[in-house]
Amino acid sequence: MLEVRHLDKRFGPIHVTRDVSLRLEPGERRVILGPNGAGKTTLFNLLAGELAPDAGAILLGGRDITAAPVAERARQGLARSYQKNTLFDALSVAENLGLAAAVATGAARSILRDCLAMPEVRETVREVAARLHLSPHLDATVSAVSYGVRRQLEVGLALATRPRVILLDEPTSGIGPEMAHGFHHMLASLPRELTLLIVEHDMDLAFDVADRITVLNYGEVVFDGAPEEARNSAMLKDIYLGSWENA
Ligand SMILES: Nc1ncnc2c1ncn2[C@@H]1O[C@H](COP(=O)(O)OP(=O)(O)OP(=O)(O)O)[C@@H](O)[C@H]1O
Repeated sequence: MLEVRHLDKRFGPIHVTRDVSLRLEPGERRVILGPNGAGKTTLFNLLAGELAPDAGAILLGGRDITAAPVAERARQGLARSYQKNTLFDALSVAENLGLAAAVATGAARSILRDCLAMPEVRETVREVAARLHLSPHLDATVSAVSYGVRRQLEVGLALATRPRVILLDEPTSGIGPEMAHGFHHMLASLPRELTLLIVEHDMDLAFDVADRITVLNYGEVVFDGAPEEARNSAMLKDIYLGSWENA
C-alpha cells in the first residue's frame, strides 16, 4: 500500500535519511521508533510531500508519488496528523471535523456552516467521532476540551479525509501513560481498510498497536520486524538504553 525505496535526505552536511526502504501491506499498522533526532519526523515530511528527497522513491498503492505535491498525495488517500496543533480553537469539534471532511471531498464552501449542512459531511463527522470516542464532545468548542480530546481530534481530522493511509506523528505525545495506552488501543481498533504508519517515541506504546516495528537510528533503518523480535533485540536495548528497560 505504501512503499519507500532507498529514500535519502541531507540538510547540508547532516545526513538525516539514509537509504530508507519500507513496505507496508494494506491494513498494516506499522510503528516507527527511534531516539531523538533519529529522523522520524523528516521521514514523515518526505512521505507527506512537505520535503523533497535527494534520492529514492515513494509509492502509494503502486503509483509513484515521489514528485507529487502535498495536495495530490492527499487526493490519492494519504493523510497525516501533526505533533503541533492544527485545530481551529474557536470552532466546535464537529466543525473542525466537518471542515476536514468537506475540504477532502472538494465540497468546502466559503461559509463554514455549509459544510455541516451537507449530509455526506455530517455522516463522516458522525462516523469519525464514533470511532475516536469524540461523540460526546462534538458540540464543544475546541478551546474548551481537554488536551487528550484535542489529540484525538487531530487524528480525527486525518480520518475525516477518508484516507487509505494515515501517518500519525506521535499521536500520544504529552498524554499520560494510562491515557496513551487507551489511545493506542483506539487506534488499533480502526477499520482494517486503513493502513497506519505511526511515529512513536515510547516502545511500550508501540506494542499496543504495531503489527510490525521499524526502528530508525541516525537516519537509518536498523531494525524491521515483528514486535516480539523487537522486544528481544539486544541491539535495540542498547539504542534505547533506559527507556527500553522501563518498557
Ligand atoms: N530543516 C532542517 N534543517 C537542518 N537540520 C534538520 C532540519 N530538520 C531536521 N534536522 C535535523 O535532522 C535530524 C533528524 O531530525 P528529526 O526531527 O527528523 O528527528 P526525530 O527522530 O523526529 O526526532 P524527535 O524524536 O526529537 O522528534 C536532527 O539532527 C535535526 O536537527
